[in-house]
Amino acid sequence: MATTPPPLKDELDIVIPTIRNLDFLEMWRPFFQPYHLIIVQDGDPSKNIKVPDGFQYDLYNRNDINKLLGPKASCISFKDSACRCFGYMVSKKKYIFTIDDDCFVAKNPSGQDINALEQHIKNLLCPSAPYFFNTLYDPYAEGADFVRGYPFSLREGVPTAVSHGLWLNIPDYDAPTQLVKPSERNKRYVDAVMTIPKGTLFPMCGMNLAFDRDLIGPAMYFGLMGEGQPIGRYDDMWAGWCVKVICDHLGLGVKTGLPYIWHSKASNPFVNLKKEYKGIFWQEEIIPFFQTAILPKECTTVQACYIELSKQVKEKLGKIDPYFTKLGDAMVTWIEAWDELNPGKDSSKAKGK
Ligand SMILES: O=c1ccn([C@@H]2O[C@H](COP(=O)(O)OP(=O)(O)O[C@H]3OC[C@H](O)[C@H](O)[C@H]3O)[C@@H](O)[C@H]2O)c(=O)[nH]1
Ligand SMILES: [Mn+2]
Repeated sequence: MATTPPPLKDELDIVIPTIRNLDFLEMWRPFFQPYHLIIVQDGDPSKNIKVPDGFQYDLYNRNDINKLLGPKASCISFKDSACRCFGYMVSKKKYIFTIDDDCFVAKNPSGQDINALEQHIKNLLCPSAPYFFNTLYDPYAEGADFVRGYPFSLREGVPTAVSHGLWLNIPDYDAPTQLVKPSERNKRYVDAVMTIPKGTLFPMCGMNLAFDRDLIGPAMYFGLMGEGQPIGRYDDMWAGWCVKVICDHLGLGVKTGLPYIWHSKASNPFVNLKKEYKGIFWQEEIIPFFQTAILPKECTTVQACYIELSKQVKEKLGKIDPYFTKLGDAMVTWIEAWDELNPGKDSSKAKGK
């Protein structure tokens, strides 16, 4: 009897940033094996990363990144999980799922293994509803719908660009919170997927994240972090703020909630504090910048939006610290490199409302 192929089997890449051996894939094998992996090896390129047998993958280390991008490799972070965005750039697929190598299969309240990839695909393949909040959460989910009073003119929704998953066990807390609550574990399984309303930013975590590369890929730059940079662990946050402003402008949706993964490793809060320190006070100025950022209507593609945003970053955040001028330039380099590796693919001509 013919079995149905896994959804988006040939249209989705799984991107994993790593400094470790990838034994964690054994637990994901039933869900991940049919898909192509893009492994971005960070740190020492001479280290040999072991990938369990049976997976089809491409592995890129720092030498490969330098070879492929030449001088433009300067925009890809080194010694920080931000390097994962190279995997988004080099992929040829429509969809990306990215996961950390200390994230495992979680169980739902009925004790079943959660196929996180399947849920992300469901989230991406059905519309978002950013213009009016549906109090019964995802109206497109099985057994749910739009509630009374929800305007019918808005029920078609908009294309979904991002699916942001969550984590059981070790929550993605910042260093101060980790220090104050070292043994706090997330035991709460909330069975909900929500569209993040238009005009609202959110802290995007790169641990368990999927997105439509054709709709929003060029905005998924994880910034300049790690070695040689004054800040770390704001890679996914930076990307999330840029992505949400551009999704709002282009009429695309961002969802958060299911699926959960099991996050197993708490990184060192003291090391994290050093990396995050500047970000903790800079973000008090960065967030108002993104909250008030306006993109001209002439910006109809992600690339155009991103270049415009990079100009505003340099102009408005450059006065906080020269880092933001460097970051603004790196945003341009990223788009140049993206367009070089993905010629003729202007993202997001698809328009929402
Ligand atoms: O220099 C590095 C360090 C780590 N990685 C890979 O990145 C993934 C996350 O690393 P880890 O689980 O050790 O750190 P966390 O603190 O849990 O990561 C969270 O906070 C930082 C980032 O925002 C990250 O996305 C969050 O998940 C893991 O796969 C490491 O192998 C690396 O590539 N380079
Ligand atoms: Mn982790």
